[in-house]
Parts: sequence; C-alpha cells; structure tokens
Amino acid sequence: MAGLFERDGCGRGRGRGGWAGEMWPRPGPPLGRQLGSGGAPPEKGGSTAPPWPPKLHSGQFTSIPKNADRFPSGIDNEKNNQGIMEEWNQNENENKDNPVTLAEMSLLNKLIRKSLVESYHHVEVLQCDPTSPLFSVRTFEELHLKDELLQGIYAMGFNKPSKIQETALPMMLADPPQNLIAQSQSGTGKTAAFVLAMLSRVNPNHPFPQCLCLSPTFELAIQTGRVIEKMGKFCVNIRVAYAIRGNRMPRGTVVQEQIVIGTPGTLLDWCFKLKLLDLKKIKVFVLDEADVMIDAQNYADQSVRIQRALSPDCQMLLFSATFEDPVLQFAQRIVPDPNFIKLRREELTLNNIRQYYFECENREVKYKALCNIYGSITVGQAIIFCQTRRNAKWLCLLLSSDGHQVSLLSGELTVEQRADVIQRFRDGKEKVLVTTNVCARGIDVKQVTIVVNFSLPTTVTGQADFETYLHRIGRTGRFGKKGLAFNMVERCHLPLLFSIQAHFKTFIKRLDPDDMDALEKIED
Ligand SMILES: Nc1ncnc2c1ncn2[C@@H]1O[C@H](COP(=O)(O)OP(=O)(O)OP(=O)(O)O)[C@@H](O)[C@H]1O
Repeated sequence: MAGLFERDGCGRGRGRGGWAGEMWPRPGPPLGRQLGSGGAPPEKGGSTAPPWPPKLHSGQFTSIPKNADRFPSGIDNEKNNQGIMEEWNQNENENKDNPVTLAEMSLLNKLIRKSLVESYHHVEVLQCDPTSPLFSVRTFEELHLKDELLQGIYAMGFNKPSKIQETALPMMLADPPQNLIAQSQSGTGKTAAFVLAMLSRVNPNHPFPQCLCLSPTFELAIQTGRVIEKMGKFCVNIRVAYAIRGNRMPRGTVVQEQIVIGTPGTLLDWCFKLKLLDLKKIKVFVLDEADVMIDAQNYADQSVRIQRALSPDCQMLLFSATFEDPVLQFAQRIVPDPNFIKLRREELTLNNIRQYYFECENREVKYKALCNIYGSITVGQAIIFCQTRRNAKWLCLLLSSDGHQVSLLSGELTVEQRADVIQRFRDGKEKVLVTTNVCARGIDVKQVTIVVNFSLPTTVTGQADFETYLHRIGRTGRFGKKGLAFNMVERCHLPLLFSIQAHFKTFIKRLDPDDMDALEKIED
C-alpha cells in the first residue's frame, strides 16, 4: 500500500448529507388495469408513459457505479491515485450518505425478495370478541375462494398459506367482515393476504370502486398494484385504478375500477376535491405499511380523513412491519373494534458474533489489516461498512485492483440499482460488498460470514451509534450460525469502541493487524 494517499480518520469534520438518488426514473403511472387478461397493457386512452417497469440492463451496476469512472483504468498507478485521492479529499463534505428512509428500505426489500421470509415465531392473536371461534387454515382450498382466484394463487407458485396468512385469511374473509390490525416482519405474506381479501370481496358486475388500498409512496403503490394484477390475472372484469401522483383525472370522470390503490394525498383529491368516488360504497379499506406511512410524511391525518367518510360497516384492515407506540396509536385511531394478529419480529443479537478490533493509525493500515484477514481466514462473503461514499469508493478500487470481486453500494444509486447490486451479491457474483449505511438494515444475505466496520458508526453528534452497530454486524451470525465482526479503529476513536462494548455488555477483543498467527487462530 506504500505511496497511497495518507489520511488520518481522526478529527475530520462531519459532512452534510449528500443524497443525490432519485427513487428511480419516473415514468407516468398506468391509469387503470384490466385484470383477467394475463397482465394487460395500460388501458386505451390511458398513460402515454414509457414502458413500466423501467428496464435494467444486465451487468450495468455490477461493481463500481458510473460516476466512479474518473479513475484511470490502471488504478494501480500510485501517482495517479494519489492525485485523485487528494482532490477527492477536498470535497469530503459531499460524501456523507444519508440514512435510507423506511419507504426506500421497504421498496428495496420488495424489489429483491423472490419468496417468503422464513419465520420461526408464533402468531399471537387478540380477538375483539374472544367468544367467537378462531379459525386457522392449512390450505387455500379451505377458504372456499372463487376458482379464478385460486388459479391466480397457484399461478403465483403459492402452495399453502404462510404463517400469518393461516390466521389472518379466515378472519379477513369472515362473514360478517371483521376488522384487523396485523403486524409481522417484511416478507411474511401480508400483501398477498390483503390482496386476496380485496379480490374475493369485489363484485365484478358492479362498475365502481369497492376496495380502497392506501400505500405510503408512489413506488410502493405500484408494487402492490402489480400483486393485485398478478393474483387477479384470471378474474375477468375486475379492474384496478392507481390514485397516484401524475395520474390526472378530470373532474366528472367516472371511476369504474373496483379496486383503487393510491397514496393518501392523491386519494384525498380524488375523493373530496374531484369527487371521483363514493366512499360510502367502499367495502374494504386497507392501510398498508402503516409504519412507513407515519414515518414518510404526515399521512396519518389524511388517512383518518378518508377513513371517517367510509360507511360504518366497511371492513378496515391495517398492516405494519413494526408495532412501535406511534404505529399502534395510529392503528387504533383508524380501525374500530380490531382483532390483532402479531408475528414477533426476529430480534437481532450479538450472542453468536465474535467481535474483534484493530487499532489502526490511518486507512492504509486498516486496509493492510483487511488484507491480513483475507490472508489468514477463509472468508465466504463479506460486507464492509465505510462512513463516507468517498472512503467506500477508495476501498472498492483498492480491493478490485488486488483481485477481489467487489461491488459498491452507496446512496447515490437509485433504489433499483441498489436492488440489482444486492441481488448479484446474494447470488455470489461478488464476494465483497463495500457500502455506507444504505444496506445496514433489513437486507438479509444469509451467506455473509464476516462484517467489517472500516469506520465505526457514529450519530450526528459524534457519539457511537449503537443501533447502527447492531444492525451492521447483526447481518452475520444469523439463525444460529457463527459470525465474525472486525472493527478498524483509529486511536482517537477508541472511546467509541469502548462505549459500544459497555452498551451491549459484550467483549470486543483486540488484535494486532500484523499478527497473522493470532488471526489464523480466530477460526479455531
Ligand atoms: N403463501 C405463500 N406461498 C409462497 N409465497 C408467498 C406466499 N405469500 C406470499 N408469498 C411471496 O412471498 C413474498 C413476500 O410476500 P408479501 O410481499 O406478501 O410479504 P409482506 O409481508 O407484505 O412484505 P412487505 O412487508 O415487505 O410488504 C412475495 O414474493 C410473495 O409473492
């Protein structure tokens, strides 16, 4: 590493947020979709938008994003590197990655996920009427669904209900309809459950909105709409409309679609300003991602306004991945006499993770320690966390020049690009993922064996960020597997490390970066 740009990580000024990422290219949304046609294109007279969804070109974001192309191709040219690094260093402030919002994380998870997330937890049920019997089903047939709906479910590859669906579906499809507040972690089958409930309650012969689904963002509404279109593929005459930004409806338009999905702001306009739908005719009202909803914008009041205009016998269904107090209060405000279903979240713990630290003078010494880890132990896949985009790019280039298959994930990529990078890493196409905080949470890559904190996570006030630390290293050592976590720490940052140790009542063992023997013993 001799000759590379020297840099001390201590005493550096903190940067401003540098989020430059749009969610993804913004095409106009589809206006309304006819189901029962195997995924029909937008209606005639509908959107003139570019094709949906936007296409990713394969291999486009496999390692280093386009804007890193200021590097000369011969990146082992130390002289060139040094000049570029110095120039980059002057613009340090632009390189802090903003934390990812809940809405972005939720979308990212949906884009990546191909199947149900395994859950080892029990379903807890609290009924509003404890005397009514509690049903649970093991098959979709037991639900006596319409044939075309069953066909749609099987075409999606669902063989049996997920854990939450076993209990939630009988409650959601009961007669008379029951209200439900359900919480379970992302990927456990909530969306599929309420889509099924909406599709089974719709009367296809009535050409007016009967089910309303509120989503927190444009992108999440589109994702849910696609599930409705897929599951309802064989349901002739059922249609879905999107009440989302950009989908302008002239006053006096008669909305004939039976299912309307949208974001609260646009739906408010459709209902109260433009009077496009009669809320009294809505039979099912779904509030999806309530936790994201109250985090993303002040949507709570808008949702309550819509809910108040519904008929008292409209069925209310509310879903959330978490049940913090504000979510629960919101849920209880909006859903009268609710049944509760709860699938406990998997708790991250440090018990299965062996943690180590190296005291390093600067980032070159950190890099050397990293190389020594690779030289001493067998690393399956690794995630390396940096505090700034600049450091992440620098590290990524060094690692690839040393022959590692490495990919870079930072906040300047769009959500779709990030999903692509994570998917490739999951598929094992790259063995090392260098990132800032953007992928610290929610993303489950089971085969990760080591996590490296190239910089310790800190809060805006410069304190140790315990929660981020837990989420970063909680990526490894999951489901009973043993994981390894390495922290590279400058001397002036040692108090941060000790406060992490004290906070989690855990032990982080010191290692000498040059002591290969000690490193080799780690695996024993
Ligand atoms: N019964 C099932 N059998 C097999 N796959 C299913 C089943 N139910 C849902 N899935 C699939 O599992 C994945 C996650 O389901 P779904 O999106 O409904 O979960 P979710 O809890 O709503 O997640 P999120 O909170 O992120 O929206 C999807 O790919 C979905 O198609």
